[in-house]
Amino acid sequence: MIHSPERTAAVLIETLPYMQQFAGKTVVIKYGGNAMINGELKQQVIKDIILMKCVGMRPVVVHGGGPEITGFLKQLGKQSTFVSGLRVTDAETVEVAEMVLAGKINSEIVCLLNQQGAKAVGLSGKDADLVIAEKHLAEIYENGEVKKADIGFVGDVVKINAGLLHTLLDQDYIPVIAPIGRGIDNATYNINADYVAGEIAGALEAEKLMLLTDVEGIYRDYHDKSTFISTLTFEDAQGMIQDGTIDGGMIPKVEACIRALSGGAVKAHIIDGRQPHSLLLEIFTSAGIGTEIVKSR
Ligand SMILES: Nc1ncnc2c1ncn2[C@@H]1O[C@H](COP(=O)(O)OP(=O)(O)O)[C@@H](O)[C@H]1O
Ligand SMILES: CC(=O)N[C@@H](CCC(=O)OP(=O)(O)O)C(=O)O
Repeated sequence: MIHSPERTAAVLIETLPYMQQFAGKTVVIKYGGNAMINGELKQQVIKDIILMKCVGMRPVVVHGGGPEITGFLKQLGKQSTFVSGLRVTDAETVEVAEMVLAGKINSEIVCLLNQQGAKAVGLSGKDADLVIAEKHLAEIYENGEVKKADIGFVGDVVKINAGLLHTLLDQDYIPVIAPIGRGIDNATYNINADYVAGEIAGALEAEKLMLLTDVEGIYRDYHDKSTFISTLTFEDAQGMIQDGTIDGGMIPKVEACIRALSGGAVKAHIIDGRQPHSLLLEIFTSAGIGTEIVKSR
C-alpha cells in the first residue's frame, strides 16, 4: 500500500500519543491459533512485536501450539481429548507437549524474531524455575453443579519468577516462553498457554495482556456474530462460563484475563489473530479491537 507523504506523516503522528503512553510499558502477548499457522500472518505478528520493541515497549511472548501437539500425537496413534479447553495429558502426552512446545515451536519463534533484528531469548517454564506448577483439577459444570476431574499432567501456575523476566527485559531481550512448568512435586506439567500468559501479565503488572485467537472476540451467542461483546466484566464472564455460553478454548482465555487483572495487569484483551496486524491495531488506535475484559463496569 502506497500513501502520499502527507498521509504517511499523518498516520505516524496519529500513533504518537500511543507511543508516548506505552514507552517503557510491559505488554504480554499470547501467540497462537491461525496467526501461528498461516505464514503471512506469522510474519506480520513478528513484525508487530519488533515494532513494539522499537518504540520502547517491553514485549513478552508466551506461545501455544495445541494443534501441533495434536498432530504429533496423531502420528503416534493417540487421539486428543479436551476437558473445559484443556488437553487430557498422560505421561506420554506431556513428553510430546514438551518436545513440541519447548523444543520445536519455541526455537522457531525465537529464530523468526532474531532474523528481524530482535534479541529474543527462548525459555520454558523450567528455566530458572520461571513457572512453578501444581496439578490442575478440571472443573466441569453440569446442571448448575461443579465437578472436579483429574486430567493428568495438566498444571496450574503456582509461582512465576518475575525477577528473571525483569532482568531480561531490562537488558532489552524479548522473552519467548513455552507453557511447560516444573511441578512442586518435580513432575513436568503441560499448562495452557493462556493461563501462563495471564499469570505472567499479573506477576509483571503488565500494561496489557493480549491473547490472540481465531475469532473476533467473545460472542453472547457464538453462532450469531451480531452478538459480539466489546467489553465484558468478570461477573458476566463467570456467569457465561457457568451457563456454557463461553465454552471450550475460550474458557482458559477468559480465566487468564481475570487472573492477569487480579494479579496487577492493567488491561486484558482477547483479539483476532486472523486480522492482519491486530496487535498494532489494538495498541495504536483509539477504538481498539476484540473483547476487553474488565473488573467491573
Ligand atoms: N462465547 C464464545 N465466543 C467466542 N468464541 C467461543 C465462545 N465460546 C467458545 N468459543 C470457542 O473458543 C474458540 C477459541 O479457543 P481456541 O480455539 O482454543 O483458541 P486458540 O487456538 O486461538 O488458542 C473459538 O474459536 C470458539 O470456537
Ligand atoms: C493443558 C493444555 O491444554 N495445554 C496446551 C498447551 C499448548 C496451548 O495452550 O496451545 P494453544 O494456545 O495453541 O491452545 C495443549 O496441550 O494444547
